[in-house]
Amino acid sequence: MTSRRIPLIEPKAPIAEAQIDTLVRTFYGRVLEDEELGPIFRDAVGSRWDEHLATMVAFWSSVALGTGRYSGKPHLAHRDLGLDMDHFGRWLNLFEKTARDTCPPDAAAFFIDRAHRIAESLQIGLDIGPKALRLPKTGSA
Ligand code: HEM
Repeated sequence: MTSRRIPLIEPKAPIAEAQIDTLVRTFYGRVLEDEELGPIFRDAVGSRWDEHLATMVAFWSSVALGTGRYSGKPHLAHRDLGLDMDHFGRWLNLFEKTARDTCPPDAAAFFIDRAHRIAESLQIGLDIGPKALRLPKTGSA
């Protein structure tokens, strides 16, 4: 059987925590200014904004450095937000731009690679768009 692998992109040097902090703060600052994404975050997060930023720094620290500081359930957090493919496209565009603006090229490529993989997984899990997993029908075929 032929295996189909999409090689993981890795940074040349370990990512610094300060790098993650800058990326997360700059990204969510821009998210709040985005006319489509801003209202979604304002409605869902409200006054818990500092907590959200801390959660997102912990999340990316776990992804980039394997620190295990994040132990939440991203699928549950996004389930009731009414998200569609356009939201994901917009989020990813903004994230890519911010990663390129704030990180060296190899670190930006790493963050962008992981963001895309996680966005795919979220869309499959949330049944959004053509990426949604086509599960076998239950019962008699
Ligand atoms: C359509 C694009 C997206 C939108 C509009 C969105 C929106 C949100 C919102 C509003 C929250 C806060 C939920 C709350 O605290 O009540 C949240 C949490 C979170 N998001 Fe997203 N998100 C998107 C895509 C992504 C992607 C692509 C990732 C990962 C790369 C991600 C990772 C997370 C994580 C880890 C949390 C924290 C969940 C927790 O509290 O444990 N999101 N998102």
